[in-house]
Amino acid sequence: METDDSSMEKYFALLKQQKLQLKEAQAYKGQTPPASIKRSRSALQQEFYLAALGARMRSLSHEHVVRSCFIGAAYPPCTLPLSSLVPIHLRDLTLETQHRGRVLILRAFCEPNVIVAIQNAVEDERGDVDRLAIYNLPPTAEANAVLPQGAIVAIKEPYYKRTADGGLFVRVDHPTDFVLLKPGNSIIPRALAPRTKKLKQSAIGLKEEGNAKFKRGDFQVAVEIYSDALEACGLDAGDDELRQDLRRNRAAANLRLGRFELAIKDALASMISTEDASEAVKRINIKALYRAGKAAYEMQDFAQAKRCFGQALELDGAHKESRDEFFRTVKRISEQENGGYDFSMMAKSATAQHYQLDHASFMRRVKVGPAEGRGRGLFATEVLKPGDIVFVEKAFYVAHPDQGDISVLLNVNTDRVSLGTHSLRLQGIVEKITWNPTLANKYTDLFDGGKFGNDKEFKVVDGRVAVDTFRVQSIAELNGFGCPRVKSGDKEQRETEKTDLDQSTGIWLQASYSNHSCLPNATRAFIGDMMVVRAARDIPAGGEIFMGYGALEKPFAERQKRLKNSYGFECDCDLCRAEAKVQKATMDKRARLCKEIDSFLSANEVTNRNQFTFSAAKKARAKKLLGEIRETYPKAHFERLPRPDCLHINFWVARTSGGNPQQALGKFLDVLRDSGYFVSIQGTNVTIDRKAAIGYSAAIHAAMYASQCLMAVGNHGAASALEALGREIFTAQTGADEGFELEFML
Ligand SMILES: C[S@@+](CC[C@H](N)C(=O)[O-])C[C@H]1O[C@@H](n2cnc3c(N)ncnc32)[C@H](O)[C@@H]1O
Repeated sequence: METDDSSMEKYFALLKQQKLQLKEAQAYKGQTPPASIKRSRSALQQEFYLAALGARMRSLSHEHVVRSCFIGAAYPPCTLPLSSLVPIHLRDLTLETQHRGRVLILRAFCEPNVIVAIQNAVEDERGDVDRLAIYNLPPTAEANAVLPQGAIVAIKEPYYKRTADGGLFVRVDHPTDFVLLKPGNSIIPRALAPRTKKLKQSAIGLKEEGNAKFKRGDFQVAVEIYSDALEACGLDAGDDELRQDLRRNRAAANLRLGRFELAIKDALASMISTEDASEAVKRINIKALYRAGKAAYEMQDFAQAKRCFGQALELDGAHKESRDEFFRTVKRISEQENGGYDFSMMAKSATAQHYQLDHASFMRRVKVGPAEGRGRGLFATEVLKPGDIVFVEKAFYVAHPDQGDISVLLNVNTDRVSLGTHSLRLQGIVEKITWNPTLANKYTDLFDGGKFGNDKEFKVVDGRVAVDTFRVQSIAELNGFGCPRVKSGDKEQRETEKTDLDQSTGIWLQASYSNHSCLPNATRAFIGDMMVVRAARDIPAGGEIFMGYGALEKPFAERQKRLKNSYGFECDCDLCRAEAKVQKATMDKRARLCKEIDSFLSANEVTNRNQFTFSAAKKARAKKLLGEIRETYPKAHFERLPRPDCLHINFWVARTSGGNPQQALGKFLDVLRDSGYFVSIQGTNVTIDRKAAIGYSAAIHAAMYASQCLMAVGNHGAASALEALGREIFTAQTGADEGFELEFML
């Protein structure tokens, strides 16, 4: 589903090298490291001082760094509460081992740095020192908030490793294995506890402090302070009210942090019994319901959102915010049920600044079911015609290249190299599901490659979902989609998105259940973060929905290799089956011709101005190439199948040939045939067989030229059918027919 750059040999070499190092390192599994590779306190101080200096220099030069991130051998996250773990010390750690049931308590003693992970030098109660690296934190996490100098932290079930620079570190891959401890926590050994004891603050004082943090936008700290305040509340009657205030305020902070499920829980728990119907109580309850409604809306749980806003309106029908949200929610529910989108407006509303669109998913026409030999698949619940909406889905998560450092992810578990926004996507998903168990379980239901056992549910431990980041990454690799920054077909964007590094990547949960075919019966396009999937041909009720996982334009052997390497299966669609029957010598000939055609086309670009100016020799050469490449698609196997490698040279020949409209029409219909659209015209009657069609851009142009030829011979009925075909393919590629007139009709 994503585009992998084939010129990534150097990264695969790096992966190979890392795997070798991993193998070497694993030879030391279970051993204590030799003293010679342990770094002293002063060596670590110097190392972190220099790293901080380097980071400052880089930030001054605004240098854009591509980092490589190695995902090592998988191990599970800790699923035990902190209080049940037995302490361990740095000197007792053994290499390449996850210390199950144990916890390390450490104090950071340098300025932290960020190189893929947030790192710091740490000491334990025995005075031993080492390095700590925490991976997969959200892209917005600041080193100084996560692991500042002086921070005391608990590492649950620590994993100890040798590093490529010849040293050692405690490596945390699952962020929930890392706990920043509050001063006064009884788990902190005396030797690490700060000398000055903080005076116990009152719940009221803490509430005010939390409110001040909230106002400053420091929501994470506000949540922590409200939680402390809740712990500090007493048993007096007055404290009940305070508790409700604190939960309502914490709901507001959690809402800002994207911790929607916690926000809903707090907001609803802060409601005051409606027996007390005073005006003040009403206001408070409206506030709580409003917050719960907003959080439910963000989770796309529109039924719950509607209930919350509805209840707020029952308390005060004139409450404007609840009213606005209620009607907004009703619109979403209507989209969810009827798919009544205005795609043109949707396309106009998506911009680089505003790409998270306010729309609901429409999934009524599909359902997940068993797909023989392919695990699960998506199936149509009703008859679909070409161009019909199959489903429209809002993204679960999208990472854009301008949201942080882009990187090369080298995954030893899946043998996969991913370029660009993949590590941002991993971090973002981990953060999202850590705080939203329902969303976590929806995500983990996706296909993970089968290497993580059958226990699909993540556990909630110490208030967070214990997220297995290795599994999250494996799921993301198998189910992620590459997508444009703003919308499909955006010309400006096509200019800037030259490589995978410039591409956004995301997860669409329901779309992830669709299996692949090189002759997909559904096409996808993106408008902002909405995926719009349309039928490419007739699909019966109960028919499986197939999408193309990228690489459709690649030659057969390369396509198969990519599908095997990236997704672990061999495609057996009609096109692949036909290709498999072609003799090797013919395939070799095709590969050679493709190269010749590519260089001919790039040296002889056709425009509207020069299309009739090419020499007879050039035209003859193009015709010869076309004839030869056609021969590599034996009629016996490709009679009713597309001939993708003929398409571009055929289009060149059709555009440059001239001749009368009837002759030109035949040529453009032949281009459509290479794209898998078999068009027959009887008078004004047009029939189009799309059973094996692939909606390439050249097919839109060919349909529009064919339409013009038909207009020229006065066959208006057939002309409009061809124009409708051009519009259909354009709409499938871009999600909406917005812009079609501008590009093709004016
Ligand atoms: C995005 S998931 C699709 C949903 C998946 N079938 C499931 O059960 O959740 C991708 C995985 O589906 C399977 N798959 C997809 N298309 C296939 C095909 N044409 N033939 C066989 N397996 C396929 C492969 O295992 C692939 O890694």
